[in-house]
Amino acid sequence: MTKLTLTAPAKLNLFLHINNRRADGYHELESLFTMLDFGDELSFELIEEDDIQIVGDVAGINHEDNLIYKAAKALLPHRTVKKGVNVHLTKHLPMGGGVGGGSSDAATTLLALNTLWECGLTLQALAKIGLQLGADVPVFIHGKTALAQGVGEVLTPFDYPEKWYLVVAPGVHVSTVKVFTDPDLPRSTAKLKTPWQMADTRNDCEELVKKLYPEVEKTLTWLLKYAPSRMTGTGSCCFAVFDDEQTALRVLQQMPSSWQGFVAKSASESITHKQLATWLNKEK
Ligand SMILES: C[C@](O)(CO)[C@H](O)COP(=O)(O)OP(=O)(O)OC[C@H]1O[C@@H](n2ccc(N)nc2=O)[C@H](O)[C@@H]1O
Ligand SMILES: Nc1ncnc2c1ncn2[C@@H]1O[C@H](COP(=O)(O)OP(=O)(O)OP(=O)(O)O)[C@@H](O)[C@H]1O
Repeated sequence: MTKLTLTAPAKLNLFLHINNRRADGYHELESLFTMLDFGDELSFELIEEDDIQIVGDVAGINHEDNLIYKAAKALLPHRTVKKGVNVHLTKHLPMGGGVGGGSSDAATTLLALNTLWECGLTLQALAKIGLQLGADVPVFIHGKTALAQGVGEVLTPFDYPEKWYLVVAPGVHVSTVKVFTDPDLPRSTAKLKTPWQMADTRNDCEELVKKLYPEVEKTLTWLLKYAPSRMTGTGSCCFAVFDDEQTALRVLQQMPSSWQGFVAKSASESITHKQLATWLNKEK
């Protein structure tokens, strides 16, 4: 039986600028996305029943609301292999934490099933389907460190050194909608003018989220004692950046036990794409 196992990586927004609010409520933004070599694990197996099954760590998510289900369903019209699929999910990424776990699961499902169901869709076509599932799905489909513009869908690959990150989940759930609809969110950061430097950037959601969720402020204050640190996306996860793994791990060991954290390396090419290429080579 054909089985394809892939990692759905975490993403970090190394910065996040909000430039404007559009008439439809969505925000124009500029953000540098990178993917880490750590994430959820998804195993895909084709089955004879014409069904989309999801097993594993799915507690708390209704089957039809699961982004894995939505992604698989969106590919049904494109199948040339008329089989169902069983997806086994092992969740490692905090949910609703700003590391994009749901979007990454969706993108990984689109990439896997495009292969197993022999849909023959290009990355561009998959990204277009993915955008309807979430603003961050296209980044994971293309799988490269990238500067995102527009509402997050205009992506330009960006050369940025690979680094080690300590990611801390403070244990509070931040609602993305709540942050984006808050009147106090700054929405008029000027667009970047090249050449720009990381020192000129920030996360525009950070001050507001720190005010609304004191645990996020506590986390950032703690991380900043050790290394340059920021919040990712609309939170609640925060990251500190290190040049080497050992220093990051040493800080992780000192982290307060009420928080969850992990250390991972950024990858200029997503781990999913590397794994898919290896699998395809073996299948040939
Ligand atoms: C801001 C980021 O966290 C950066 O990584 C993401 O782009 C948000 O991605 P996401 O959670 O997948 O977001 P979506 O499910 O597409 O949108 C959730 C909500 O966020 C707001 N939203 C999202 C993206 C965007 N460019 N402008 C917005 O205003 C909208 O209120 C939307 O209803
Ligand atoms: N497979 C899935 N994994 C995680 N969340 C899922 C999944 N399917 C649906 N969801 C829903 O999507 C919501 C957002 O999940 P996700 O982990 O992507 O948020 P996030 O890390 O804040 O992402 P972002 O930075 O893109 O806002 C969750 O609260 C959950 O209800």
